[in-house]
Amino acid sequence: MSKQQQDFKVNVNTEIGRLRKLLIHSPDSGLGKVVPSKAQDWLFEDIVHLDTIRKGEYDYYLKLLMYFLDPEKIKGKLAAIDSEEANRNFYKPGHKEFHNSNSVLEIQQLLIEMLESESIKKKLVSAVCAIEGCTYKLQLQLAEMDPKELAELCISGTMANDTMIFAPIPNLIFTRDVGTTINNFILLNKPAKKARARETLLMRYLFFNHPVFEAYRNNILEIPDVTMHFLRPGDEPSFSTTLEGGDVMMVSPNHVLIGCSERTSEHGANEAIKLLFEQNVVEKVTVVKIPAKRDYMHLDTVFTQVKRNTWVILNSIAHSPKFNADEPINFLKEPEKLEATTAIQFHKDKPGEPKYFEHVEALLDDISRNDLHSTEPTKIIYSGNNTFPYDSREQWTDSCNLLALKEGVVVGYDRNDKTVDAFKAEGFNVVDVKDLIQDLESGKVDANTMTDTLILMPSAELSRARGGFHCMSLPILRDNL
Ligand SMILES: NC(=O)NCCC[C@H](N)C(=O)O
Repeated sequence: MSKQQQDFKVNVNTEIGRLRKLLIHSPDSGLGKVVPSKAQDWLFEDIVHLDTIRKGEYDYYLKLLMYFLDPEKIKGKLAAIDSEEANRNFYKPGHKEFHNSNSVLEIQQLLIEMLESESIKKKLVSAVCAIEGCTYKLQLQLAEMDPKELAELCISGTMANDTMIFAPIPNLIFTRDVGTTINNFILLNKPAKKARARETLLMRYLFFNHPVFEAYRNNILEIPDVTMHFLRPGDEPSFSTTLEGGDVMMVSPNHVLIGCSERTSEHGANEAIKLLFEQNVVEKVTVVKIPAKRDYMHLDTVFTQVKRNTWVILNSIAHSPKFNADEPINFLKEPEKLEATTAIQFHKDKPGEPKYFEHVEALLDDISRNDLHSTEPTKIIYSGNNTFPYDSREQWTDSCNLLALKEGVVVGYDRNDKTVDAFKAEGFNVVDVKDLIQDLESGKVDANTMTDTLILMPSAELSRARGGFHCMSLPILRDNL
């Protein structure tokens, strides 16, 4: 076993313990190929400008992650990394000057490494060609490609000569959705959307074949289809088992939240719960049912955790809608079923006796106080400072989708002004990532001692893809709280 394999640990038991290792994917050339007529099918709200999304936005995220997770790769070298002569090579998977961090793991780089094995290469090429409907001759041609080119092709859909042979998978930047680390297990997703199918295939191959995950092969959980799904005529969505990682949150060592949403079906949640209980991964799973609509998409688009006792949430999800008896209209029309949210908790040792929470906020308070033993009152920061129409506008641009680098230090978009005000009102420092990076480089600020801070990231292009930094991260290792 190599040194890299020996040192490789998989373990996440909260949403906010100090982040030590994660999987990411930087915007690849496929994002620059999204055309207006396909943007919606490929789950983007608009086309994006590739150069800006890379240099003006995502590169700052990469640098920030490096200062927190792998400072040796960046500290003292920032000017050289960002110099014109360096040509962004630090950021390019497969390049000899690529950062190659063992903490900030780039999926494309892991794919290149995995494809060094001829037998895996043949299998993956066959699988990709099968789902993309390639000709047999093309399949033979791809099997001869070198690992770097092939990895790029599998992700971007484009050959080195710029010929597109199948669609890109631009949503791979949202690594959260392809799987979730639950203690030392990895729960793979089963995507609801066709546009995300190849991502899942690539990740399945990586987790089962890349040497760094070797010690964890028996800890990979895959969700099966239920017989009812493939025996029923037509495409009956109510029996499909789908689950996407943005709906799964590891909130405390024994407790997982699963959202039932536009993307995760009730059957998907059901199969995941059975797997988690049968394999003794956790004792409690709470299913949070949110409205199945594009605005919300996944659980992590409506709330994320900031500190043991602090959460950011969209108020309409936090509480069940109140019945207003003063308005005759409320007696006349059917209740809006779609808007209701519920939280139902299942315990491994009490089958058939679920516990119901009055609303989502009560669940979050329970997690803070009882699971995480917070002694402070639970604080809720609302999207848009709980003011209409900023609440829903800012939720749409991921005000609730924050990534915790450590307890209290979270990363979010710079465009959600009212939510930023709400953070300030709760005593958080708010810093612009560009200033912070200068201060981390000069030593004026130390990542180890930072507390209660919201780090603001440039977001004009990234937010068109409809995901924030929680979505753009798949934590593999966090410290215990
Ligand atoms: N966890 C997340 O909410 N991920 C964001 C996914 C955005 C992507 N464009 C999608 O619609 O699937």
